[in-house]
Amino acid sequence: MPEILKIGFLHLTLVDLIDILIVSLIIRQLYIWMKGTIAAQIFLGLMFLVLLSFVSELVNLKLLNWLLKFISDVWVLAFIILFQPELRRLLMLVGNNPLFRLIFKPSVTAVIDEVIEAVGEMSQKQIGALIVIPRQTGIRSIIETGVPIQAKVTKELLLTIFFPKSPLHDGAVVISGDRVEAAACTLPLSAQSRIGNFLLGTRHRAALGLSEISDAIVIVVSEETGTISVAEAGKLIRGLSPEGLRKKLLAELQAEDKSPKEIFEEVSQSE
Ligand SMILES: Nc1ncnc2c1ncn2[C@@H]1O[C@H](COP(=O)(O)OP(=O)(O)OP(=O)(O)O)[C@@H](O)[C@H]1O
Repeated sequence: MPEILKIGFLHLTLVDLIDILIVSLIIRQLYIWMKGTIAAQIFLGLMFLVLLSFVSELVNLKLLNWLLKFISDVWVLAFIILFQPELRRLLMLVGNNPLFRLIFKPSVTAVIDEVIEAVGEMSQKQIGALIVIPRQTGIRSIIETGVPIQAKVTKELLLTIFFPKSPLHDGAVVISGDRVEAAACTLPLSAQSRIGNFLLGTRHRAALGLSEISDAIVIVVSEETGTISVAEAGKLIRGLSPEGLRKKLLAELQAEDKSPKEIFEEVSQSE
């Protein structure tokens, strides 16, 4: 590759320039996302160390180079440990990128459509149902109380599970992404036994109970009345229409698609 720039010991080829341009763009974008947050200060410190160690390697300052390498290794590890939840969400965000989603990920709306159709039909036919959509809070211990399913969410699958004669109809279904993770799961019961004049049965108390200890959204269809309710953040919203439920789910689940900057801002606020 022919050299296009030569300054002292620096011999740059076109590939080197493209390389530098790509790395600069990545660093710039990361910095824009983190600007104004504590993560940005740590990131800048890390970049400074990387730059210093690059220069010291170039001019062959062995001891300084060893020291800087050691410090920057520890710094990278500390950065990963400190910002592990945010980095995980950033990676999920990459996965949520429309281009990426087009290739790998089903849209949230496709899953919501299947759920709404099933819930609408169960409401009409007065088939009792309990559907959990977890968000950030892990609910592995709840999933483990049920029967693993690991199948794509479809209206037919949900109707089959909650069909009253099905061995899996008792308990809750947990949905994760576009999969039904498990059925017949046991949820923790809320201590509340009534909301105003409405006496809560165990299905509604179970929905409310999980929403009190996690950020999951729990959909309930009453077997007695066909009423559709949603439990979220310790509150039960009753009497939703399927369309109302769709709007609620879209608002809640699409709001998950935060920008990287918002994720890092959340970190700063929690510090
Ligand atoms: N802890 C629990 N976890 C998951 N599901 C539960 C739990 N407790 C009860 N259920 C489900 O709720 C059903 C009983 O509903 P129950 O009639 O007591 O409640 P409800 O709130 O009045 O509901 P509905 O309006 O459908 O009658 C059980 O058969 C079971 O499927």
